[in-house]
Amino acid sequence: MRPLAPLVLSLGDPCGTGPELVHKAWATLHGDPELAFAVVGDADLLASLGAIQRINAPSEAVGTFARALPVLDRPLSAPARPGHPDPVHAPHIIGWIREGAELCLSGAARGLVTAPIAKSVLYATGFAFPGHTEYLGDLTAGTPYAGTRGPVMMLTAPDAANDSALRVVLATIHVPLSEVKAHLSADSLRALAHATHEALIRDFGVTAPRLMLAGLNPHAGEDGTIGREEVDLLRPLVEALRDEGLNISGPLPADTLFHAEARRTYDAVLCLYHDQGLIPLKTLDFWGGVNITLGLPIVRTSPDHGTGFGIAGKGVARPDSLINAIRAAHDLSLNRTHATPE
Ligand SMILES: NC(=O)c1ccc[n+]([C@@H]2O[C@H](COP(=O)([O-])OP(=O)(O)OC[C@H]3O[C@@H](n4cnc5c(N)ncnc54)[C@H](O)[C@@H]3O)[C@@H](O)[C@H]2O)c1
Ligand SMILES: N[C@H](C(=O)O)[C@H](O)COP(=O)(O)O
Repeated sequence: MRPLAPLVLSLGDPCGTGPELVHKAWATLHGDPELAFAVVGDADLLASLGAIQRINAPSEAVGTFARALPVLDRPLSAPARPGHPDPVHAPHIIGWIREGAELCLSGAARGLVTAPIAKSVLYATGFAFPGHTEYLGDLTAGTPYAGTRGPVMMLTAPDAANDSALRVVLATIHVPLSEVKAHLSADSLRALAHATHEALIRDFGVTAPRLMLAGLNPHAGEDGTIGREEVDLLRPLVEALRDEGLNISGPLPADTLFHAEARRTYDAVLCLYHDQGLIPLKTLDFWGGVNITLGLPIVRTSPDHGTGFGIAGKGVARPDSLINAIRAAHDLSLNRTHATPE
């Protein structure tokens, strides 16, 4: 059997907790060769935090992983001070993400795990994308994808109460609340639903996906008396999706969708804006939460937290979410080779 290609990690903002977390994740995982990963980042910075091994290709990571952190050295042009983000690093941060995606597209790596970036740092240098999700959508747009193309942001977290997982997907991501309504359309929501349905089958092994759509307005519009989006857009959308064979319910009041009994009624919930989905997800399990991009020809995961500039360099950052992101990328890469969408 052909050996598994390793995973690849992009280092993220070098002034955040990424360098520390990557070492802590390696310390936890290095005994398992199936979870071998190569880091794309600055080797000198990583060497200052622990044992590393410079490698020339991801294929060398598996044989190195047990004894040292494998690093594809792509050096910074200026020192990184923990907790002091600097746009001078932006071209390198962006390049590390791009190379990670390219390694996945070439098959040299079987999944990309992105350590946190601070978007504002990248924006300061003209980065044209809201975040990793859209950038990876652009980087992979030229590669065929057998399904409804994303990118779609999903966050998932273990749901111990239901011996399952809570999965939220977002119809809008990093847009001001005042612009959410303008970004909602039947076409965009339909694509979100289909991409989620396909991913549940292909990536998560859910044989008969149950989708739930959250309402936008309080009490899902109270029959049109607290806003009309449910009456004019969301309810007709649900009917159309049902006609297309999807098992989807809603729109239901978002504040009734996240208690334990409600979570048992669906496999993924379609949320209409960032915090509608991410507040309950990160409240349920901040450390177990993982960010997964659906609808791409590559597997990509990321921690559910950010750069933690306030604690960077202090040795107190918890690697839990990064470790879970690495494990999720491993699992998804194996599932994806076995399942196909309906
Ligand atoms: N995966 C990603 O790339 C990602 C995810 C979320 C946010 N971000 C970006 O990161 C920056 C900061 O994000 P934020 O303001 O949401 O805060 P954050 O997620 O970085 O931190 C929120 C709180 O959690 C703590 N925290 C974060 N990571 C931790 C860890 N590993 N261990 C212990 N405590 C931790 C922080 O100290 C802070 O108190 C922003 O630019 C945001 O856009 C990136
Ligand atoms: N919305 C994400 C979260 O809160 O975890 C985070 O900003 C990451 O976004 P990208 O993966 O698109 O950078």
